[in-house]
Amino acid sequence: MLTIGNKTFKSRLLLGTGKYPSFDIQKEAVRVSESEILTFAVRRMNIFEPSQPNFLEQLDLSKYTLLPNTAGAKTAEEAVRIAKLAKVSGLCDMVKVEIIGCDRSLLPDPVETLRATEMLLNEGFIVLPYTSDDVVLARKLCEMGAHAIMPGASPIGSGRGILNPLNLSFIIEQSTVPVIIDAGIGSPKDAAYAMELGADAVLLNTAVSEAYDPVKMAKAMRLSIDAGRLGFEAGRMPKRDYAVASSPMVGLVPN
Ligand SMILES: CC(=O)[C@@H](O)[C@H](O)COP(=O)(O)O
Repeated sequence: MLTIGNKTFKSRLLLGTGKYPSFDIQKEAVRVSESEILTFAVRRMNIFEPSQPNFLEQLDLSKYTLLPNTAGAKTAEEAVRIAKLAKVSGLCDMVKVEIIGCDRSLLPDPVETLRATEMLLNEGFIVLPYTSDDVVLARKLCEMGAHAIMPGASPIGSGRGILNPLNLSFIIEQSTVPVIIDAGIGSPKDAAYAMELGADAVLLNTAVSEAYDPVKMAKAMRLSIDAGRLGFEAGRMPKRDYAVASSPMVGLVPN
């Protein structure tokens, strides 16, 4: 089970809700993913515009935990304002802090992320900051009381997979809260790798929404996350420099 704050989930796949070819495909992809947490950009969702189409209307909201994110914010103050908007709309008291510090790489601003996390924790939110794979920053977010940390695998929407497995494994090793690998996952192999590193969960969007068949890819991601988690729990064999015969040598008939 995955526990974030006071909530517990069976699924370790968090799904983003942007860029799907249609609401119907999105709904089916969400269903087969078996994801229980859906994230969306508050600024891109028409939550206060009843006349505008809205993906949330397509869902049985009793089945999902919504994780609003603060995409579009450039400062801690903007992120807090967006989080409060989501809260007053009654959507959720959980928030993913997403403060972009570089328009080209879409990498997060570490200083503003740290500030926003502190401010939102003081306001009583369940806070999940999206961060770079910086080991020290991740530790500081943890110590501050973030309810989960979300280091990126690679830039958002790049599909380049896990660029720095060593940093991610340091983050995972030292974290006292769930580590959710977020952004840049391109294929089921990347998702399984994240879980084999010991991540608690994976958040992804583009790999599914931009797949040729998003529904099939959503299922593939679910299966790979389950497989990666099982592999992690099972404990992999040691890597060796030299071959070792697979058949036992004991009791071998002499030549
Ligand atoms: C939807 C969301 O929150 C994204 O900002 C997230 O980081 C996913 O990134 P990918 O689209 O690269 O999976």
